[in-house]
Amino acid sequence: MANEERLRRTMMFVPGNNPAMVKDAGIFGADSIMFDLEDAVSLPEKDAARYLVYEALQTVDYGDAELVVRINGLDTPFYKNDIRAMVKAGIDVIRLPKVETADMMTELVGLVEEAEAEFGREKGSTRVMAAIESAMGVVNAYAIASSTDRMMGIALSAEDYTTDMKTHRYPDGAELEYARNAILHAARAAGVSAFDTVFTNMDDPEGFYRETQYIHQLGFDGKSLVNPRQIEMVNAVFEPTEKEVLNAQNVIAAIEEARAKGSGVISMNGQMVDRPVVLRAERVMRLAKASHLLDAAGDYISNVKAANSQEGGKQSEK
Ligand SMILES: CC(C)(COP(=O)(O)OP(=O)(O)OC[C@H]1O[C@@H](n2cnc3c(N)ncnc32)[C@H](O)[C@@H]1OP(=O)(O)O)[C@@H](O)C(=O)NCCC(=O)NCCSC(=O)C[C@@](O)(CC(=O)O)C(=O)O
Ligand SMILES: [Mg+2]
Repeated sequence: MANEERLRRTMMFVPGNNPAMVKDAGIFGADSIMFDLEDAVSLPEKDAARYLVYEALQTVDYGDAELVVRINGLDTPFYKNDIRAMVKAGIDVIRLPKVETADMMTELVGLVEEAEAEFGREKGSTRVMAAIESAMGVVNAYAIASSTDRMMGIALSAEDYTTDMKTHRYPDGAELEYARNAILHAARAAGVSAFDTVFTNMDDPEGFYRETQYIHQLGFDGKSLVNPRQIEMVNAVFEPTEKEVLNAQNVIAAIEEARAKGSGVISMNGQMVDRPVVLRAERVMRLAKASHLLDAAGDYISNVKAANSQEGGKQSEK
């Protein structure tokens, strides 16, 4: 199964034991809503949280958001019940925490397949993703990312990772440099999505903005979030600007003209335009479309915020 491209800029954790947060999680416009049954839920609340999320998945309309659940780890007594309940409820993606080897994903996929058969779900309809939270996980990132056709993406989990590395998180993020690059390369090589880690200091919006710009520059698809106030900033950083859209349109027009004359390369404003430049331009246009930045003719809408709030909703990148 190909990893279809869709907007995955914002993946918001929602504690699975909090009825109000679970019920309202769809109103903030996150691309993906991630119900948490793992570390946000204390041991005595594990069964109640699973039941709450199961019920919500049957009854609450979360619009176009991709629905993800972070189940409990393979070293706990909870994960088998988590998988059965979530597959039965029709979850889109199961996120396995603390993944260190490809075998862990194979175990997860085996149980998902059994649950799909038991509950009459279409085989292969439940996607999976891996949270990488340790040095071992980073070292095995490509094996993990390419372990199954069901893989949607891999994510860095910096809170546990820095603990494993015997450090902690610093404002400049130097301690995460290797892990970010390793995870990103593994995801790209395997053709799956890459997610950066959570930023937990709600009182440091400048630091959050800096980190978001940095991981966007590196090439991540999006970021795990802990709070709805973080969504707008990430979406804004990941959205193509008007200038980028105009440039992409010019590149595509110029290369079409060149191809009509039998050439695959052309100079535009002194800049060489060839296949990789065109592929990047096409991606900018897909992102712009999925972000509701274009009108019916495919041109950038200048007052896009007003237009978006009238249209509402989201759409996949293609
Ligand atoms: C951070 C804070 C306490 C701040 O509280 P505050 O009270 O200041 O929030 P406010 O902004 O005032 O809330 C305004 C309104 O939004 C509602 N609202 C807030 N947050 C919402 C939300 N998440 N979902 C839906 N609704 C929400 C709220 O109910 C209110 O609604 P209302 O009362 O109606 O106005 C709160 O956000 C929160 O609990 N976050 C989730 C924390 C969590 O899940 N941690 C576990 C995942 S990390 C981890 O495990 C590490 C990791 O594993 C990660 C990895 O693997 O990647 C690793 O190793 O790195
Ligand atoms: Mg963690």
